[in-house]
Amino acid sequence: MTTEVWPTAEELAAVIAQRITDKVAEVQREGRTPTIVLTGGTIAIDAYEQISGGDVDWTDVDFYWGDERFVPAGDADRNDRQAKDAFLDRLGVPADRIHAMPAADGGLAIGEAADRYAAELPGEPFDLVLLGVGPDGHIASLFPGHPQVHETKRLAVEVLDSPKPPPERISLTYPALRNAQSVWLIVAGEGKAEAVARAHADGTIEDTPASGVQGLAETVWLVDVPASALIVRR
Ligand SMILES: O=C1O[C@H](COP(=O)(O)O)[C@@H](O)[C@H](O)[C@H]1O
Repeated sequence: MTTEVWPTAEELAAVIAQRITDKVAEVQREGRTPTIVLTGGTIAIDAYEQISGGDVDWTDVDFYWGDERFVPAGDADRNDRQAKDAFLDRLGVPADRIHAMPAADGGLAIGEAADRYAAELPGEPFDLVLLGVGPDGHIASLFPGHPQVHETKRLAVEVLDSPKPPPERISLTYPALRNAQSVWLIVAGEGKAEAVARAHADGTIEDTPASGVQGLAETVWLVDVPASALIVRR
């Protein structure tokens, strides 16, 4: 695990945007179609807005999500809608490359929707999983003290009582999130400092779900100074 600290959230967002572009370029140079799991959250959206294109083919990237709010398609609360608005539409990513989680108005009960999404995931490891971290240490929609952190078989699960609204969500589980070459945890702001510090020290998946995900090749924390403030002092 490595941790890189950037002075401000603005600089961090710019770095994340460039790193995503570089990752896509790297995988495409290998002759493969990149598979990227997107996250929601403040710093992620700021980063997506700064992705400017670069020397890559954005029409040949498969995008998935680590979690989604189970609300109707197009709802402003949905992580897919926010990512589309921030960069996917602007860069011309075709609809068949956007693997959104089912929506609440899609005709499936939430548990069926989670299973349907699990069946849509690629068999090979993802190239990149991006994860925001909540002030409570949650990643995707795996929340402290919630049973989903102990899921070992299903790749996607329903969450009916998220402590952060909206209550109904779908989340990838650890078995899915860990099946990635690169996992990058992206975090900004002093409100996340306690969670970041726990994940770097004695945190468990019970109290700090962010401590429980590692990539097959790398696990990188990209944080700003306020979010990193408690790492070394504990
Ligand atoms: O609800 C969610 O929150 C987290 C973190 O969001 P933030 O605004 O505190 O940065 C995000 O990672 C997750 O995808 C999202 O559904």
